[in-house]
Amino acid sequence: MRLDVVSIFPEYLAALDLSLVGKAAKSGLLDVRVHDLREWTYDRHRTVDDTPYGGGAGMVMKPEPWGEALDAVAPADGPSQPRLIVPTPAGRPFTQELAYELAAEPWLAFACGRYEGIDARVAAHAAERMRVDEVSIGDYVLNGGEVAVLVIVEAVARLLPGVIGNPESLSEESHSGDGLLEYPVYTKPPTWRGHAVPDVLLSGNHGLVAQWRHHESVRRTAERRPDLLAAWGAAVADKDDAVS
Ligand SMILES: N#Cc1c(-c2ccc3ccn(Cc4cccnc4)c3c2)n[nH]c1N
Repeated sequence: MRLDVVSIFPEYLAALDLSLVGKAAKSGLLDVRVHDLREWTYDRHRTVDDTPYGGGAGMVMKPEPWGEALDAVAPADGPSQPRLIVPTPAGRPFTQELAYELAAEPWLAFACGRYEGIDARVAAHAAERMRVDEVSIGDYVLNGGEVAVLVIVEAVARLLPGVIGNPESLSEESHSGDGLLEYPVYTKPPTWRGHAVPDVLLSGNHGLVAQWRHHESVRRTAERRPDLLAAWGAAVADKDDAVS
């Protein structure tokens, strides 16, 4: 998979050289290319923003540098086009389902906005030749898209074959598998600062362990994410109806 990231803070993306994503890049599983948007500015101050039409606070990122950056990263007459991901507070939710979808793409490009966002015509123009997804990583406000790109790239990269050691672990995680939150995990020592590991986990009885883990997943989901529990309950009911 090829990943292109365009930002006015390319150094923010240095984290992509570390850990799991860094290893994937070194092994050739990922081809990560980070670009400085200011490379496509030509004035003395390397200007990337201007005041918003219609008034209002803050500044908006100018379309011209973005248009030239995307032309350079993905030429219109090239053999293929990337799927363009534009993080924004106004985007559709980034979910594990979308992470799996993006993991199947051969080429992703990310546009990291700053200020009050990128001129809307940039996404509209790009959509004339590539698929464009405006996505949000959560209901809170950041100062720019770089952190969101780090989140999205990590969530996607770990799904690529060969990137994580034990792919089986993917199926039991929160937001994957059965849609419940993951059960609590423990390791040695059996007692630590007066806190003991639940006896069932030391029993060697795999059936009882599985039962306890499922119960803990349901308990946690009910406590922390009742919305997910409702969806899980409906899915179980649908499955029961299908087999009855
Ligand atoms: N994904 C995502 C995001 C962002 C986000 C992403 C890109 C940009 C580019 C600029 N800002 C600042 C800004 C602030 C207020 C209004 N509009 C823009 C961004 C915030 N915030 N929260 C998320 N979940």
